[in-house]
Amino acid sequence: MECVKTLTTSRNNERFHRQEEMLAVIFLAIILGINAHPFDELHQYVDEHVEDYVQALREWVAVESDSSDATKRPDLHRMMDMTAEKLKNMGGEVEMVDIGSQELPDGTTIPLPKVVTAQIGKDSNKHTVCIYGHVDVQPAKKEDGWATDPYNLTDIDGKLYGRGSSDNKAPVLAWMHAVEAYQALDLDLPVNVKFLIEGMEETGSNGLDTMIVAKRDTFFSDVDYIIISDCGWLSRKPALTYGTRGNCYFFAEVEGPKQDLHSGVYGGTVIEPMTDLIGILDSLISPNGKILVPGIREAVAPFSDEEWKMYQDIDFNIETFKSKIGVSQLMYNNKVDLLSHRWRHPTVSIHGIEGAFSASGSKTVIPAKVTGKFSIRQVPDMDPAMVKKQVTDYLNSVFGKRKSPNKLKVTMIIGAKPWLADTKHALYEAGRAAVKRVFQMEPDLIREGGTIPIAQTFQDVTGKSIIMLPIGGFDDGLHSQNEKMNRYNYIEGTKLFISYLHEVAEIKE
Ligand SMILES: NCC(=O)N[C@@H](Cc1c[nH]cn1)C(=O)O
Ligand SMILES: [Zn+2]
Ligand SMILES: [Zn+2]
Repeated sequence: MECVKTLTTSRNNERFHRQEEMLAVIFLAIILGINAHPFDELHQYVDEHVEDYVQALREWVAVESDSSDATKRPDLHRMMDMTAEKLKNMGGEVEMVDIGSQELPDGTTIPLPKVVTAQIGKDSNKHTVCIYGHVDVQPAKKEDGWATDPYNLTDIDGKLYGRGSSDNKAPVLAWMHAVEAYQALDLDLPVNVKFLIEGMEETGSNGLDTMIVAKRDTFFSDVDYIIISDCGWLSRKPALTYGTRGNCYFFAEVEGPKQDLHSGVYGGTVIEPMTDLIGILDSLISPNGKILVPGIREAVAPFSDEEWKMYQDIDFNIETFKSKIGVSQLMYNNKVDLLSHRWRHPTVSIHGIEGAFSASGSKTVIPAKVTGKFSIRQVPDMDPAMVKKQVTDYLNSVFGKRKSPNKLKVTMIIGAKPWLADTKHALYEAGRAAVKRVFQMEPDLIREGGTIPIAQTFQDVTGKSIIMLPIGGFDDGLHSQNEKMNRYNYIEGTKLFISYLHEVAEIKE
């Protein structure tokens, strides 16, 4: 009897252990099932389509979508059509939003390029991300000193040279290719994806603010997060960007005689507009970079110890930076000063003088009317409306002291706000995880000296959090001669976006 009891107990124990084992297996399967994401298949798909991606970029770079040149407006419209077409081919619900027209300096108006919006996926159980980018470019001419035709994408040693290749055509395409990879492999998209692609970013995103306000309760109503990939890494290491500077862009027009004058015949008798203009431009900033407009420096948010430490911890080589841009001396010699003046202090840049003689040769003329163009990159807590007043008042006062009979007119043509994000937000944690998976390293947390004019408006109007997830290289030459996108950044960047979509889906909010 005792023996039968022992046998039954041991059978029960065995059954219990087997059940326990099965439960463990099921539990493990569930865990693996949830976490198993086919990254390998997706990455392999990307690797198999590299040449298609390069060809797509070639076709986009071939379009001279320069938003600053009204004569190129037909190309810009075509670029927006191509963007819409690509999103339609991906099954997107596409809209081309009319954002009105633009007044040119001569008083005529031309239509603004339509903004392309698209929606892919509408599952209310998933997060929805909105990818913002632009497909307009800065001007470029071969004569500016390009080694290759700026509108013919040219591959030299894995570097894809062409205007707009890095800013911002390849990153926009990489996002589209990331979504396409999920679709091609018949994999469920981890999040709903919306696209908002514009064609006026390089000239201050004219018309976009109004459109965002108008679409706050429609297009943006279900958007959880906004992602922007319109900036670059700081070094060879991937980065997540949490701030951009704003930009206030000014025209200072000085008008004198009714027409240009012979400098031999009239020189010494007239007060020259160009002399006045150079004088007032020179009053904006000292040779060592101190902004002289009263009130500007006082408005800059204090630099905290925590921030100082963050900058100190960033891996950044000043000598590499110097050699990349070809200068022997910088404004600052230590890393923290240099990075902070690049990212979180304002600066004045003088860009050009319209009406001045600038061709080769030696024309001896006194220009009758000249317009100086300069901008002030601004930072928290500066405010564009305040900067406009400070600069206008200051230049009028400096000009007044010259007692010149010429006329000065100061206008601010762009007033783009700076943007700053909370790096503790889950979007940044997701960014870290995606970077680690694709690049096996921690990303740098950086700010950007350039401007995404619409970033802060997105944040203010929609109340949604934004992350900037760059894939451009540190030496891409944005806005400059020989702009390029590395094949490596373009392709691994596409994989990063694939991973990021997965990581965002995991955010519990
Ligand atoms: N890639 C972003 C970029 O280059 N943005 C422009 C936007 C701008 C600012 N003022 C006029 N355009 C930039 O110059 O930072
Ligand atoms: Zn850009
Ligand atoms: Zn740009």
